[in-house]
Amino acid sequence: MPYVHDTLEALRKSSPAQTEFYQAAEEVLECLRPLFERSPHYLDHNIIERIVEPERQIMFRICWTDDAGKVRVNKGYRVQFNSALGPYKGGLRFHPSVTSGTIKFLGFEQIFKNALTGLPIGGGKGGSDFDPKGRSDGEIMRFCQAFMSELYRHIGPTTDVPAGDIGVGAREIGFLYGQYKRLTGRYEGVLTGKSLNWGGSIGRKEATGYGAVYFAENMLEARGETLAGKTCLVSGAGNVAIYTIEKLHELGAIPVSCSDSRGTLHDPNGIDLALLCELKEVQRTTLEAYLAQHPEARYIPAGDYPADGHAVWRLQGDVAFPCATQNELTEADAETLLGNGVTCISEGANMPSTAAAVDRFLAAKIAYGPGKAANAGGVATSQLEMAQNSSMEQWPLEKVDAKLKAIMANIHQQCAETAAEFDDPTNLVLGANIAGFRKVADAMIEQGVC
Ligand SMILES: NC(=O)C1=CN([C@@H]2O[C@H](COP(=O)(O)OP(=O)(O)OC[C@H]3O[C@@H](n4cnc5c(N)ncnc54)[C@H](O)[C@@H]3O)[C@@H](O)[C@H]2O)C=CC1
Ligand SMILES: O=C(O)CCC(=O)C(=O)O
Repeated sequence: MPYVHDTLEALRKSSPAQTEFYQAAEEVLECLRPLFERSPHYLDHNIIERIVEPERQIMFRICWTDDAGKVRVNKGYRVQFNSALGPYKGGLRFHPSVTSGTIKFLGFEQIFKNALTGLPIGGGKGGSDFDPKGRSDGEIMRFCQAFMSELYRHIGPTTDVPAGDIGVGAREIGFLYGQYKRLTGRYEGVLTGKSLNWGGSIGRKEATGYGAVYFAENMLEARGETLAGKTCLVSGAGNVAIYTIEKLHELGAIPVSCSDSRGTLHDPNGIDLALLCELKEVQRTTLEAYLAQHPEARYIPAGDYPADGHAVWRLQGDVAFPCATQNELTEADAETLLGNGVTCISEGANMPSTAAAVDRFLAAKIAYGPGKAANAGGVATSQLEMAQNSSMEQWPLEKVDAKLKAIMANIHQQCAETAAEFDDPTNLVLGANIAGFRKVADAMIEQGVC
């Protein structure tokens, strides 16, 4: 199909260094080929070229002062990708690896993820190459204030509502919110993931991890299985990984691993969650410290990982939850997982599997839930936070969790039904991309050329 080929070629030429964005765009556009054959009007409206181009990209300088009095400079980004379905919505990532291409890939994925939730939210993402590791609370606060000093003029509760992502949790959202309030004088739902004390939603911090587990349950249920008793491999040790592990314990599964950028922890008895939270959320230290209380566990430093992949995927398990970062699961990892009998993968992270790894999972016809479907529980609950803010209500946990469960089940159903409609019933990647795209594209057509 020339349109898909031409658009990808144009992207490759116009954004040669944005390899992650290209990877995300290629997956979506390749999945759309059968849709364009059946519904060529999407091509007549040139949705394909319009949807890969962000509506707006903001890049800015962030100057702040460290504890030693030295002035530091970082780059800041906000990509407002697509507002056909609602205000731009998506997190902020603070990590030294962040480039404009990283934020563009995340913003692009967010369009389809947000569409799948069925809620009125468009796609956006932002962040900075700032490295929070080893910084004091004072430095984090000054950085967040400097970041918001530019961002505040581009966001608002009905225009663009950022939230957290890697390196941005409750502490950072608090500092960002304080600065927004100071600059605008407005107390409004401009950020989500806020503290429960002042406008946050019960259940938001747990939502991405819980949602990824609910999605795994939905996939397994469709195959007549459950999570109970299954050994689960989890990567990451941040917000998404921690609440994935918590929900797995609750459902009688055995989460046996977690990881950070320095190493992987394997505890065959099941990860001690209280200790993990103490190490990562309070002490903010390495996973190796876990061994002092659990000598039966094993720590694999990143320097000892296999050259072609990640130690966490070489462990024995039944179900895998990649919850750290993009492209953390390679083709060789996928082969190992399949060889070890893994039958279900639910992605808590965004695009954690390389394109070749995804191809392996699809060819094996295992239950594979791509990030844009499986981790949509976080942004969905953010929208529930927006709804509570605008009605000045606070809903109980039971209400939020029931809605989250229903949203995840609905996303699974849409993906499965769309995959079946396009004659590839186990391919939830195809289902997610077509189902998400159709909603956004239909809205774009109805709203005219704008
Ligand atoms: N927080 C949220 O609500 C949502 C997060 N996600 C995705 O989930 C993933 C994890 O995000 P969070 O848990 O929120 O972040 P976090 O900052 O709380 O934790 C990230 C974890 O991943 C590890 N990590 C980060 N970069 C790494 C690298 N290059 N190599 C190895 N490990 C690395 C960190 O050490 C940390 O343990 C990301 O892909 C994020 O985009 C997706 C949907 C919503
Ligand atoms: O809660 C949100 O608005 C965004 C969450 C997020 O960044 C994501 O879904 O990747």
